[in-house]
Amino acid sequence: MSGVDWQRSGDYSDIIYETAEGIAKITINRPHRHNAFRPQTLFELQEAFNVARDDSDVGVIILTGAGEQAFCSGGDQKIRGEDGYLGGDDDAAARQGIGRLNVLDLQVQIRRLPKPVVCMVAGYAIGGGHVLHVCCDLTIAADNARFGQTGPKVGSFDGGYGSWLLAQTVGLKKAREIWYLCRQYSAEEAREMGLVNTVVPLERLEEETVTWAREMLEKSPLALRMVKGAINAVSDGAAGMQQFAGDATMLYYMSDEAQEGRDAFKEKRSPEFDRFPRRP
Ligand SMILES: CC(C)(COP(=O)(O)OP(=O)(O)OC[C@H]1O[C@@H](n2cnc3c(N)ncnc32)[C@H](O)[C@@H]1OP(=O)(O)O)[C@@H](O)C(=O)NCCC(=O)NCCSC(=O)c1cc(O)c2ccccc2c1O
Repeated sequence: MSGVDWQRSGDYSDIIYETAEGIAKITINRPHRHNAFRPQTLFELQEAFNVARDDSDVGVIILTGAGEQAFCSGGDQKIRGEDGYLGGDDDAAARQGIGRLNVLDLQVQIRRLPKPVVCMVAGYAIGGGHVLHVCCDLTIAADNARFGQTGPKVGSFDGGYGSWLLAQTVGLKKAREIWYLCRQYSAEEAREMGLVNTVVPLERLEEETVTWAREMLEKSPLALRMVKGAINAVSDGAAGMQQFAGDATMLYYMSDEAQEGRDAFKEKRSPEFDRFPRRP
């Protein structure tokens, strides 16, 4: 038990959204399918991550799964159609028989989100669920956690973050092994290969994760934002640089120098940039 007084909010069917002490906890809540996701799950996760991003009281986000048996077992194979995963009757695409691969949008959202996202894994992190933990900034694993990709066994693969970000995390040879052989790895093996940050007894999982979150909450939010952007920019190419450049613009807007430009325009005068140093 972490002793955290989580407050639940939002109206979701497939997930749970809770907050406390500057932390948002987002739980995939489909334990009967080992928390496999369907399109609806991913729409709700995207909304919850947006809520957490916009909430200035939230500094760290925890992504986890309901129960002790699985964080997430990837795409729900029981609703997989011919071109992706089929949503319910309220999904216009599904009504036309068109599938979705909308976990890819969630992966990008986690990478771009300017707050640390910690994956809290008990039990299986498998397939597309494994890729989600790879996309998170940190992973705290319980000692019962099992990690692995299944794509080539079940007729799928993730050639994006699931492949090259994994390779960047554990090295090329190990990433190939994980994908080519589709084995499962224990929490301790995952820690040894740098796939998770730490392993704790299952009963201490949330307590430890919250301790890490609290430690990050003591740090400068802007510094964390910039470090996350910088680390991701290296592997996200132009899209990563776009995010990082946006952060640079935000910081510039916050300066007296940029505000002089805005004020001069509004006051219909020439800007007085001479008073700002030309830094070495
Ligand atoms: C995770 C397991 C190894 C666990 O095995 P175990 O024997 O402990 O448990 P069960 O197999 O009995 O599972 C219990 C219960 O849950 C159901 N279930 C588990 N996983 C799924 C699932 N992914 N989809 C649907 N249902 C699932 C299981 O059927 C049982 O219920 P019953 O009612 O039938 O008894 C093992 O469960 C396992 O191997 N699961 C499948 C893992 C898997 O292959 N996942 C999909 C990989 S592909 C993927 O996730 C993916 C998704 C995307 O959206 C992509 C998008 C773009 C590119 C790539 C994508 C991608 O690869």
